[in-house]
Amino acid sequence: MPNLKINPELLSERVIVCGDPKRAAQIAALLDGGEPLAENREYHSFTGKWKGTEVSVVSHGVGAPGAAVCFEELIMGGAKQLIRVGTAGSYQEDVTPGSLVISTAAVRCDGLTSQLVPAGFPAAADRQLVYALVSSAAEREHGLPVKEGITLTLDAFYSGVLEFPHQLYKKAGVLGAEMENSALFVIAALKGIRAGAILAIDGFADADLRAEYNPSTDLVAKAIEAEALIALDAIVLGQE
Ligand SMILES: O=P(O)(O)O[C@H]1O[C@H](CO)[C@@H](O)[C@H]1O
Ligand SMILES: O=c1cc[nH]c(=O)[nH]1
Repeated sequence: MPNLKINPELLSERVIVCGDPKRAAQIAALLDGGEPLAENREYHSFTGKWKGTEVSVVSHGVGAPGAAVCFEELIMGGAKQLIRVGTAGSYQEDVTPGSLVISTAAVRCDGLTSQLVPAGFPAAADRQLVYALVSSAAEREHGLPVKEGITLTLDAFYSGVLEFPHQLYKKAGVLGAEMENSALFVIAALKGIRAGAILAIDGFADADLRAEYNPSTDLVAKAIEAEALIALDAIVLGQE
């Protein structure tokens, strides 16, 4: 794989993906016999077993274009199921920091997917993986609130002089915003593989609700730990 530098023979068909290379290492540490596969740019890869099933873990960095390179190369290498274990900013008062969101679909406010498919093409998660994530979340005793619904993917983490219509999406019931799900769902649909995503809420993306942004709290760390375990259970369930 030109950018990931993984030997495809060592890659599992089931892959957990996440933005942060440190999070990938943290998830890989949960696996039985978890071992590094490769490390190039923002792409840090590991493989091992979860409950007897082979699972790989790969970081994709921040933003849809770089993440798309990761998703495409994983699929070229034989990946058939991808679950993103990410973070997101909430749009809704009742989706509080430290809670979990399972994305059923992503609003395509990114630039990357507009270069792949026409405007009306949906970015939808695989229903079997959504079901696997929802049931795995219900079975684990993590004590965190979990919601499923539509999320939004955008490119700009910090604003410029233009107003992004956060308020409209909030009114439309979108649960939160992050930066890679639309690329994941569209690429998975184009290549005929399954993809899903679970997100730990690390603050509010909406200007009305946003206090000072600090994703490095114990609350967020606990949610990330829980979503990693849920995603590992789900990726094993998703194959059945
Ligand atoms: O926590 P990860 O998986 O990186 O996801 C979110 O965090 C990053 C921004 O801080 C973006 O990549 C966004 O999608
Ligand atoms: O893209 C992101 C990710 C986490 N939190 C946010 O507010 N935005």
